[in-house]
Amino acid sequence: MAPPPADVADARTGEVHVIVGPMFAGKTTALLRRVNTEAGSGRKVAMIKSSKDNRYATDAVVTHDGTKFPCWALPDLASFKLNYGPQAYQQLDVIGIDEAQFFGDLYEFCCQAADLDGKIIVIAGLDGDYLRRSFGSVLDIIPIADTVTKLTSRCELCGKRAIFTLRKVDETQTELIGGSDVYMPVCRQHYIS
Ligand SMILES: Nc1ncnc2c1ncn2[C@@H]1O[C@H](COP(=O)(O)OP(=O)(O)O)[C@@H](O)[C@H]1O
Ligand SMILES: Cc1cn([C@H]2C[C@H](O)[C@@H](COP(=O)(O)O)O2)c(=O)[nH]c1=O
Repeated sequence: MAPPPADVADARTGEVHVIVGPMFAGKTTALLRRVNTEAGSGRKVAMIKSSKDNRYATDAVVTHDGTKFPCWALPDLASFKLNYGPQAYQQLDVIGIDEAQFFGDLYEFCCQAADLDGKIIVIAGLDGDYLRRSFGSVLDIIPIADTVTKLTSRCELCGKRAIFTLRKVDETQTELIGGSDVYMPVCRQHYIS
């Protein structure tokens, strides 16, 4: 059998991995673990987070318990290639994206980066907002994902498995940056009661 043409043989196959769940479920922790493992295997990695969320740092993804990873804080994903540099982008193997619910162009970026550019994309984000409605474009990327992992936290009121994020303040806008001052993880029973 004839070997495949050189451009096909050289093409890297991209992947999309999605980590969702409520706040405090360990999504960022899992994202950093995955990206650190990839970097440890010699792959070139870059991390992106939304510039909307500057709670702990502007230049790093930070977990709720303080683990950090340097990142690009951007208003959208389309600006990543330009900011990072098109040549440096070509060398990249793995792109981590945190707070994915804040990126309106998530689907377009993943299609381009994984399907056409051969990148491994690892995404962490909220699948639902405080009203349990689909949040941003996170659920739109499930059909193009290789894997989907839904993590849970512990209900702050009873210690059972928490699958939802409860907002503790009266503000009603969908996007409201905050941590344990504004939100808590809860089980179904304590969400509805
Ligand atoms: N109110 C809280 N409820 C649960 N976990 C918390 C809380 N505050 C801090 N944590 C810590 O946050 C860790 C998860 O952090 P992180 O990976 O940033 O979660 P996520 O990205 O899902 O919000 C937990 O393992 C726990 O140690
Ligand atoms: C539920 C909910 C959350 N947010 C914000 C609050 C935080 O800034 C991030 C989530 O961060 P985490 O890494 O998952 O802990 O999203 C929001 O804007 N609206 C919501 O309904």
